Amino acid sequence: MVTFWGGKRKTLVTAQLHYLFMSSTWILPDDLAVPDFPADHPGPGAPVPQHWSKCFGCGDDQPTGLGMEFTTGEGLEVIGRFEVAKRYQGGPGFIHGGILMTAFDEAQGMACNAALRSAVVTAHLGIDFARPIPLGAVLELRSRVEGTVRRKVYTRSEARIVDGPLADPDVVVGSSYGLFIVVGHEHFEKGKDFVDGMPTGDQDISAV
Ligand SMILES: CCCCCCCC(=O)SCCNC(=O)CCNC(=O)[C@H](O)C(C)(C)COP(=O)(O)OP(=O)(O)OC[C@H]1O[C@@H](n2cnc3c(N)ncnc32)[C@H](O)[C@@H]1OP(=O)(O)O
Repeated sequence: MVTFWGGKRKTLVTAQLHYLFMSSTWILPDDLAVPDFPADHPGPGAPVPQHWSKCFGCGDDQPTGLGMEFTTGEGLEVIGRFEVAKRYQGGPGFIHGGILMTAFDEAQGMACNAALRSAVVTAHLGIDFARPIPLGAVLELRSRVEGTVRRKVYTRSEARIVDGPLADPDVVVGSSYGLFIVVGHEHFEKGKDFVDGMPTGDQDISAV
């Protein structure tokens, strides 16, 4: 339809389509199963431990990483927070898009882990960048498992600036949908010769 019009008008139509499609459609499968609520769930506001101390997203022994910290939210939601450090700059003054993607990856992986108590890896991740996010902003990412099909775990997450520059907890500045796959310890066996660091606790499910 767009190429049929051509010329100046083509540019106009393309721009309008771009605007319409700013928020991606994520179609969930019909046979989605909602996971059972874990019997030992601590309730909202409990800290969710890092899964691996050297993880770039959540590890406390990874000085160049995001240092995300997580708590449980309502239901199966987990809430992750981090401050956009100056070293995460992309365009002048704003976060690099890949950093936001990393944060969404981590946040949705943690939601899988909290809901299923299983190790997962990311198979597919989609993002809508809705607003520029300034350096110094404190981002809150709320993430949840929407359901599972066999080993496939479908997740969703939204980010808001809750403190610092341009803070407005009512505005979604980015959102993400993901497909994670439940894996066994054999997945991480393949990396055992390359591990940097030692597991520091029971929560280090990704370390061998
Ligand atoms: C607490 C944890 C927080 C962690 C946060 C950070 C997470 C990460 O960043 S992990 C690092 C990035 N990801 C990776 O390195 C994964 C690399 N990929 C792989 O190892 C493999 O492709 C893996 C494990 C995902 C799937 O392989 P395998 O185990 O053989 O499963 P496979 O049989 O191919 O697929 C299982 C199902 O998933 C589907 N699937 C797999 N990949 C995809 C994909 N990219 N898109 C859509 N569907 C997919 C398959 O179609 C299949 O579906 P179905 O059940 O309907 O037949």
